[in-house]
Amino acid sequence: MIELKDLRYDYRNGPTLSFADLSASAGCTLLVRGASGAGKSTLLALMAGLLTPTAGQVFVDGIDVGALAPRQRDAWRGAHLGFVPQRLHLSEALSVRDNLGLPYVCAGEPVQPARIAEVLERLGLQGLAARRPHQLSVGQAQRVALARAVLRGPSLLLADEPTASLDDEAAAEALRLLIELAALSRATLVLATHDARVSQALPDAQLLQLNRAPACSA
Ligand SMILES: Nc1ncnc2c1ncn2[C@@H]1O[C@H](COP(=O)(O)OP(=O)(O)OP(=O)(O)O)[C@@H](O)[C@H]1O
Repeated sequence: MIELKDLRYDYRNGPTLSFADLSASAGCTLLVRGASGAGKSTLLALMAGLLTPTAGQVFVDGIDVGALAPRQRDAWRGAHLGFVPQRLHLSEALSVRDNLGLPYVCAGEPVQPARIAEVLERLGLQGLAARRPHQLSVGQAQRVALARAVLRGPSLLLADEPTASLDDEAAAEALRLLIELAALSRATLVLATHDARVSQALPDAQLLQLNRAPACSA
């Protein structure tokens, strides 16, 4: 379950972003829509505990994420969150397989090769495990980032513009996989997008429409 209450984020040298109150039940799909610059990525970063609200709260399954101390926040993120960011942040120095070991290393847990192999296979990536990210297509790299996000069975799966730079076929496949993998983890799925194809593909998703931030004098 996700709740936003009086949520606001002020960028030091940028706009003030205010978000409407929201309640989204566990396991639902939430579509965060809005024009470029409306604050979609900022909202996802607040939900992920990567930014701290200037005012108000983000509750995920009853936890006030912004109120957690940095160490608690890291632990919470490792245990509950899967994030497919807009820029995928795959390590170029590592193979696909080793990129998928990183979530375990970050959580201070032993890498689980069997789980990695299972997720690679589910995403049709088993033949690409030894490649480096620059040897992948855009769609394949997206799937590796999705694999990394779902490895540890998150209860909250965030995806920032998951269909950007994908053609229609790859975009449909990325959405299908996101929905399938979120359902497998019984995760709440939050998709930030300005891609009309996503809204069309998910007519039953709960909508959060963001308005463009007012112009800023900074
Ligand atoms: N680090 C920053 N410092 C100052 N302003 C910022 C910073 N990051 C983002 N902004 C501003 O905050 C607003 C919201 O940005 P955000 O990236 O959340 O929007 P978005 O809806 O995700 O946009 P897009 O669809 O283009 O990715 C924009 O006006 C942006 O310029």
